[in-house]
Amino acid sequence: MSDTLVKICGLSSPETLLAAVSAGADMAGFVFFEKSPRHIDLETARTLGALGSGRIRKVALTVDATDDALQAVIDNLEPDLLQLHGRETPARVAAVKACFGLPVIKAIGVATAEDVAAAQSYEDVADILLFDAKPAPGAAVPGGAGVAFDWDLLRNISAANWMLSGGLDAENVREALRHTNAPAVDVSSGVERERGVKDAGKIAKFLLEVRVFDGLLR
Ligand SMILES: O=C(O)c1ccccc1N[C@@H]1O[C@H](COP(=O)(O)O)[C@@H](O)[C@H]1O
Repeated sequence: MSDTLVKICGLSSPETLLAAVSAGADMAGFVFFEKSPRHIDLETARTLGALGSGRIRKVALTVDATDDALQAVIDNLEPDLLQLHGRETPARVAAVKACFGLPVIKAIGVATAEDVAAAQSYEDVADILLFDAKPAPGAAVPGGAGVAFDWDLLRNISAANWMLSGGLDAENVREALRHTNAPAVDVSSGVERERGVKDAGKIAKFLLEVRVFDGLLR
């Protein structure tokens, strides 16, 4: 079994991007959603994109973005993957893939078994399914809230490529991996010292816990 793939999401400074690289993260996520405390503008995207190139796989996270907005993000960040974290339909995911030629991670909000079952309609169009806690109705930001969901709901997922997210941190990630056997994890709030501010020490600790799990159980 190969090592758990780790994505650190919501990076917004050179220091914390390099902390993720040094800690051995596989993917770095950058948020393009103005209501998020982790939102970065296109100029910052260009700087961080250049810094991350060749060091880590870059993921551009957007929420129901238009083609024009996606193109601007791609031109500046030069991501390796797109993460669609809104209400994009399977048809929209397929259209984004066809238009931009990049692999797509589709976030699925989970609160019930029906939410997990509904994810099957994305299996043929998304490259990776990302299971996250379903945002509260009317939430201004549909993710990055540090909220976990019932991991038991993932018992029967059929997708081959998927990631677990939602409320993960260094304290619970080994338990989450034991419980779900997820091939990949994604974390944002759990490696922050305050909302929107990443912490290099917490990033390193998170990676250490995952690699201990890999060494013991994978
Ligand atoms: O991080 C954000 O601000 C964000 C904004 C809009 C959509 C998704 C966002 N983050 C993603 O949410 C999950 C869970 O994050 P957390 O660890 O529970 O804080 C993760 O996939 C982030 O990529």
